[in-house]
Amino acid sequence: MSQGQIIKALSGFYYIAYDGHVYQTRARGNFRNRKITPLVGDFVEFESTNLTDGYVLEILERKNELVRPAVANIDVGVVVTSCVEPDFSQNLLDRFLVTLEYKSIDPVIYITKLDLASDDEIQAMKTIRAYYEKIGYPVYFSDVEGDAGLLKHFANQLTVFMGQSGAGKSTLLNRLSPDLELKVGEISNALGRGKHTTRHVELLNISSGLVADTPGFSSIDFLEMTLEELPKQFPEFVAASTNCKFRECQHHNEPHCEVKYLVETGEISKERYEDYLQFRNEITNRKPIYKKNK
Ligand SMILES: Nc1nc2c(ncn2[C@@H]2O[C@H](COP(=O)(O)OP(=O)(O)OP(=O)(O)O)[C@@H](O)[C@H]2O)c(=O)[nH]1
Ligand SMILES: [Zn+2]
Repeated sequence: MSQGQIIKALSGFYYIAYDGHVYQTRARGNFRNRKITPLVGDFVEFESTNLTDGYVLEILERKNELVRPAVANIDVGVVVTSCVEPDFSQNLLDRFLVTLEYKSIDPVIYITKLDLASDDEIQAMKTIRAYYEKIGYPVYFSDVEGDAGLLKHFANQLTVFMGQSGAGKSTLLNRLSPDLELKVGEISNALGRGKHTTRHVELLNISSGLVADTPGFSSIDFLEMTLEELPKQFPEFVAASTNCKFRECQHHNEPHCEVKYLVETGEISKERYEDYLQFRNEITNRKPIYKKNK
C-alpha cells in the first residue's frame, strides 16, 4: 500500500502521483458505496502492482475543498481581478478573499488589463495594491515582474485560479503553462457559465508546484459562514480587535470598537468595512448572491 496524491480524475479513473510515477487507479467498490468521491488533490492510500490497474483504498482527511473546480487540499488561491473590462470591483475581490480565508487558502491577488487602463485608473489600482499589501496579501500587476512574483508562490503548494468571468484567468494560465491552450475570450456567449463544468480537472506542474488547470469559483455566497465567523476573515479587523472593548466585538453596534475607530481615521478601508456590513446582511438574510455572468 502506498500514499499518493490524485492529480487527475477522468472517466472513473483516478491518476495518482507517487514516487515520480503516475498510477491509473479506480475506486474500490466498497469504497464507492460509502458515497465519498475522491477529488483531485486528495491524498489517498492506494494499492497497485503496475501503473494501470490500481485501486484507491482510502482518502486521507481533507484540509478543504472547492466545488468548482472540484479540488481538495488547496493551499493558494490566485484571485484574478481586472482593473477594467470588466471594471474593478472591490466588493467582488473582498468576497473572494473572505471565502478563501474561511477555507484556509492563502490568497494572492493578480490584477490584469492595466494596459487598457487610464492613468487615473492605474493610480487607483496602486492605492488598492498598497492597502491589500499592508493587510498581508501579495498583489501583482500583469506584467513580466508580476508573473515572476506570482510563480514564486507555487513551489510545494496546490494553487487554484479564480475570479470574475473575463478577468483574464485563462489568458494568465496559458501564459504560465504554454502547453495548456485553454480557450480565451468566450465570455459573452449567453450560456458561458457551463464552459468549465464539463472539463475535467488536472493538476499541472508549474514552478515546482501543482496548479489546477481549470479556473473556477463563480458563485460566491456565505452560506456556510456564521455572523461570528465573518469578522475573523478580515485580517486587519482581527489585528484591531484586541483593542475593541468587547472580546467578541462584531464591529457593528458595539461601543468603543477599534475597527470602527480605525475606519474613521482612514487606517482601515471604508470600502472594506462597508463590504463587511453588506456580507453581514447577506448572512443574516441567508440569500445567496450569485455573480453575474455578464
Ligand atoms: N488588454 C488585455 N486583455 C486581456 C488581458 N488579460 C486577458 N485579456 C483579454 O480578456 C478577455 C477575457 O480573457 P480570459 O482569459 O478568457 O478571461 P477568463 O477570466 O478566463 O474568463 P472566463 O473563461 O469567462 O472565466 C480575452 O479577450 C483576453 O484576451 C490583459 O492583461 N490585457
Ligand atoms: Zn470592534
